[in-house]
Amino acid sequence: MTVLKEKIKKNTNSIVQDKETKDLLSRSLQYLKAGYPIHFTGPSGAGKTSLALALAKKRKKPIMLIHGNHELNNSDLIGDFTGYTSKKMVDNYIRSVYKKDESVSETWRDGRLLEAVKNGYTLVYDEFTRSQPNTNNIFLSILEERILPLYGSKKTEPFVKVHPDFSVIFTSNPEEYAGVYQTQDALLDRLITIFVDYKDVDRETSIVSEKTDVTEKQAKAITTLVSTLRNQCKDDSGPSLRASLMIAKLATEQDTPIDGENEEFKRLCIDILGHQVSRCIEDDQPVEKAKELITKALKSMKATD
Ligand SMILES: Nc1ncnc2c1ncn2[C@@H]1O[C@H](COP(=O)(O)OP(=O)(O)OP(=O)(O)O)[C@@H](O)[C@H]1O
Repeated sequence: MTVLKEKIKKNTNSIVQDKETKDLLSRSLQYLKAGYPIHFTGPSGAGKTSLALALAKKRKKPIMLIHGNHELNNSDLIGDFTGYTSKKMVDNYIRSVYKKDESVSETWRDGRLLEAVKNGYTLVYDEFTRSQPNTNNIFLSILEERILPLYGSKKTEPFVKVHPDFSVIFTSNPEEYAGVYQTQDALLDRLITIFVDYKDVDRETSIVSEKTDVTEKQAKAITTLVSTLRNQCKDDSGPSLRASLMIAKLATEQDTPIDGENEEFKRLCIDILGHQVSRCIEDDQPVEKAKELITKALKSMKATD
């Protein structure tokens, strides 16, 4: 007899709002409404960007998303001259009169921050500490004086006033992460910083079962495996919920049984978790040690169906 398993495609973009997430979102919304910018900080994969976007959505205003990076500069934020437009008019209506009128002007394109500030959007500035601190200085005037200085724009007005509906949600990884700059105290002082940590196994289980096609029991087996390995890491750089989602998604797509004894499943877990675990443990042979730890954790995993 053939058993057909119907796979229901879940909405992988939606955020699962358990009680803690709902509470955090409603508190943060209150702070934003009172005019204070929110800053979610925490380890990679803890759910900061998802939270920031869910919070921005609650404000029911257009959302502008900027990703921090070390090359981001004032031209990207405020705007830039993109070239020239020229206009030429030749008037030869009366044959004996030849009139030529020519003008050349620079073309200005508003940057993303200027657009958001002018129109009262909700700005989500993801991983803002990956931009150089002097690039982020512009936020000091926005948050304190409620103006955006128009450096380099050649406009008559030296600044634009911040629209009353404009608000910002920042996200960042802690300072010990690679590629992250230290934030100036003056900026941090103006933000409400909330630490977003990894969720416990039960919360991660409900997200994995909600977002992928695995059963709740299978989701629990996967998140327990991942959090067991994460707990053996010396810092926050261990595998996150992202790894659990990857394992769940790939195992269902490839029809691999979620079973610690199954060779295919073992291979999948080692591929997904091996590198991250090897980076977060202290050992002379981290790659081999990581495989050993994953195999051991898989052995204690219960078979699921
Ligand atoms: N509450 C949630 N509901 C649904 N999915 C979630 C939730 N929290 C996190 N996720 C999922 O977990 C993964 C990691 O989340 P996210 O990208 O928000 O983390 P992050 O903390 O911003 O990570 P990074 O610091 O690496 O950017 C994503 O696939 C996201 O969809």
